[in-house]
Amino acid sequence: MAYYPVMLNIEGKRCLVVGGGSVAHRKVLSLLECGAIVTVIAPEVNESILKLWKEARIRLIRRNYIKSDLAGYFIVVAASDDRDVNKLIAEEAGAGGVLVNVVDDGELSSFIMPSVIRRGDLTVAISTGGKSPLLSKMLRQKLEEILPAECEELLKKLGKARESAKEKGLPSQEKLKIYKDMIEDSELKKFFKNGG
Ligand SMILES: C[C@@]1(CC(=O)O)c2cc3[nH]c(cc4nc(cc5[nH]c(cc(n2)[C@H]1CCC(=O)O)[C@@](C)(CC(=O)O)[C@@H]5CCC(=O)O)C(CC(=O)O)=C4CCC(=O)O)c(CCC(=O)O)c3CC(=O)O
Ligand SMILES: NC(=O)C1=CN([C@@H]2O[C@H](COP(=O)(O)OP(=O)(O)OC[C@H]3O[C@@H](n4cnc5c(N)ncnc54)[C@H](O)[C@@H]3O)[C@@H](O)[C@H]2O)C=CC1
Repeated sequence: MAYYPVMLNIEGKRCLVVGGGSVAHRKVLSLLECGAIVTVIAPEVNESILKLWKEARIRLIRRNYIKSDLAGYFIVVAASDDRDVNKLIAEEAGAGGVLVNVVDDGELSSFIMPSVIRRGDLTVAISTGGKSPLLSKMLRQKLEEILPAECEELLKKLGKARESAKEKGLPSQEKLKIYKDMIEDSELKKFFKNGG
């Protein structure tokens, strides 16, 4: 089965993470990074999650997940260490049309999370379709090393050039030449020529 890759806008959307261990913490951070409003439900939470709550960055409900807790959320992440609870959440999410990521079962998930590199508005996402998260992570680390820092600045400039070319209503070929020239004249020239 092939996963369908998308870039989801979750800014201001309510997202629920069930579980309070290190995996839950990683998922909470990635949701917060994208502007989600995050609630955590778990009887026990680790220090890192407690800190986020003390900083008022998340809402925290300290008890077990109970039926229908996920109603009204855009996304739910089932990150408890109880397989049955995670399964129940997946079933409820399926029935209620809520997007669900089950950390111990890709098959039950409506989406899985990739390894991510960010350079400003540039996002590189790597997934192995759940086959090897470790390989995703190692590829992410390697690509982070070789991806030129200049990407971020260049992308800002390309974004502006694209806006202004669109406003001027330039023909496609002309627009494309402007963008190509900007990339060719940038520090990224070497990277595209010989990979670094
Ligand atoms: C299917 C998926 C579901 C999902 O979580 O969305 C999933 C599932 C599982 N992960 C497990 C293990 C590990 N996960 C990591 C790390 C990450 N896992 C992430 C994603 C995903 N993990 C999704 C598929 C991603 C893909 O397609 O490649 C990353 C990329 C993103 C993120 O978590 O946000 C993040 C790296 C972020 C980064 O640093 O770049 C490490 C390495 C480490 O922790 O150092 C290990 C140990 C090594 C290993 O097992 O490979 C286990 C077994 C648990 C057990 O054995 O008990 C399961 C359950 C199962 O496989 O059934
Ligand atoms: N997707 C991924 O990247 C990875 C997934 N895993 C899987 O993730 C699961 C969680 O891992 P950790 O965070 O290390 O576990 P952990 O043991 O540190 O934390 C488990 C959390 O679940 C909570 N919990 C248990 N029952 C609950 C319930 N009924 N309702 C709400 N919360 C409940 C506990 O209070 C605790 O906060 C593991 O079962 C493991 O299989 C592990 C590594 C990576």
